[in-house]
Amino acid sequence: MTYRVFISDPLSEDGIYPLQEADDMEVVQETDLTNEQLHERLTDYDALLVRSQTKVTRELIENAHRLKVIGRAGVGVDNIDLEAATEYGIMVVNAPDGNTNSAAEHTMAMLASLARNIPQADAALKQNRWDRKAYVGVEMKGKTLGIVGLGRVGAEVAARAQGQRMNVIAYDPFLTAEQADNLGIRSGSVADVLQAADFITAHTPLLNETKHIINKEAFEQMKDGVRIVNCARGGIIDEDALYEAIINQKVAGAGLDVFEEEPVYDHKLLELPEVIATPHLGASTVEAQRNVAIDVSNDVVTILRGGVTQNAVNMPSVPQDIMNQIAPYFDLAAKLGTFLAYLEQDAVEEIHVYYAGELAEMDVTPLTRNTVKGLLKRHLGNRVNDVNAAFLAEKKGITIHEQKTSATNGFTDLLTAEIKTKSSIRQVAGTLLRGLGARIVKIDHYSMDLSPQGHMVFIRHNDQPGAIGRVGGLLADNQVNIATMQVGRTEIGGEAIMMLVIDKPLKQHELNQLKELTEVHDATAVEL
Ligand SMILES: NC(=O)c1ccc[n+]([C@@H]2O[C@H](COP(=O)([O-])OP(=O)(O)OC[C@H]3O[C@@H](n4cnc5c(N)ncnc54)[C@H](O)[C@@H]3O)[C@@H](O)[C@H]2O)c1
Ligand SMILES: O=C(O)CC[C@@H](O)C(=O)O
Repeated sequence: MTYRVFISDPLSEDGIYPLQEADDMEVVQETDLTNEQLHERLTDYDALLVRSQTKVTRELIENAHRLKVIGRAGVGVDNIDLEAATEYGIMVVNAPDGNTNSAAEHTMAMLASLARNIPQADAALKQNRWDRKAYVGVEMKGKTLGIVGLGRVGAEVAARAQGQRMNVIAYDPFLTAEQADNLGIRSGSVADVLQAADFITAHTPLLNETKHIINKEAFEQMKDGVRIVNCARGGIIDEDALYEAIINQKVAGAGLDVFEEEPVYDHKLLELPEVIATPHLGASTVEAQRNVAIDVSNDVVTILRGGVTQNAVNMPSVPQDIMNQIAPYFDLAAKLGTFLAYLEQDAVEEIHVYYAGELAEMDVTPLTRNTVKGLLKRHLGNRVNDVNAAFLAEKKGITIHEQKTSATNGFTDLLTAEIKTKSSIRQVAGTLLRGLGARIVKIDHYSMDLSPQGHMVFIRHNDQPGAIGRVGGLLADNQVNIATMQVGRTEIGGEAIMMLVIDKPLKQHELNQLKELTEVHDATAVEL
């Protein structure tokens, strides 16, 4: 099988070798396309690789019927409609680590440039102005750097600022006082950071909570003469409020690599001498571009070949060693979900997946996802995949619950899937038996021992003499051979079940005949 990969932004030539060297990948790179051109091209590609220029919109995603993965050579995925990608089952991967150093170094360059007016002095000198008075700067040593967002880049900036002998105070919702102590910095609230800092730098993603986190009120809390840097995302700083704060001399200087709208031309901030700016160059180094292109190319190859990656943005990631441990259960989990979809005709409101035994010690999120995928697949077909299973379940009003229990029922591991509808609860449990593989060991409250595959018939009937014979006879009359049969009951003469594995799928009229037998309450054909 050959996979087709389209690259729509300039990516490091050096970095895309994992794609170019793969025999099963056909790579096409065309940049600067219009939206219409990109729409047309994408109809028969399996993967799309972008930097930040290409806007991967819902419309683009809806039309790219073959697309399975979108790779972002960089961190921020705000140019990709994640919700649409998830809905259409398209995995989005980024390259979160490759440009961290470059972004941190760019931030330090901005801070130093702001402190010493280097770009302004350079520009003046090139206009034959030898002006030493106008460009007197301030030292960084001994000043306080306030960092909003202490993730990968923020932490690297903190370490470098300490090298400049700066004091660092940071706010990040995940930063504990103990972690701050270990890093030799102070932690505080956003207000603490704003009030204490001589220099401020933001390193958050652009989210609802971080949009305009540096706004008019924030500027009011800052020290007079503060210098501020944004090498993260446009929109974290309210540009109008920044403009006002510079005009009012609250802010002595701003270093901007990113803007609310990019590319930016004729912006009022760019007319101010206190502002120094670069056109989103934080990740623009030979090393960063090579790193991110290699990382994202490797991930795209892995995903297209059916593997897993730690960098999926629209799917929880699970470490590879855990993935290896739970991998043997993937198929069983999906089949339990599908089995339940056959058993129950009413709308499912809840799905519960219970894990017992050694499985209860592991991160089983991918198994739960597979169970949900199996449940939905019966009615939604191949539209449902690992990426959109939880999303589609939520859309259908199904809540997903994952629980770890100690009830192994004597098995080393037990995986139980249960669905609840308005009027009933149905349950099926399975395990892996050494040498025998996956087995269904329980259906509702009946014990079983069944390999979950092939053509099956699930029958609820009266426990009475002749019932099994009548079912067998009817199938024989229709030339349907029974491969295996399991029966279960809770009490003599009460309700019982039969689980048949047959050699060919049951036709609808044969199923109807089974249902008409007086001993039979209900019969369901199951295809696993
Ligand atoms: N200019 C560039 O070329 C360039 C290059 C690399 C990264 N970036 C951008 O830099 C930013 C940081 O990248 P990263 O790799 O460090 O990301 P990251 O995910 O490692 O770190 C982001 C941090 O922000 C924190 N955060 C989230 N909401 C917050 C809030 N309300 N207040 C304070 N902190 C909050 C998170 O907890 C996290 O620790 C991203 O926006 C990324 O897109 C830009
Ligand atoms: O592609 C780029 O150069 C920008 C990347 C950067 O903004 C990121 O979020 O990784």
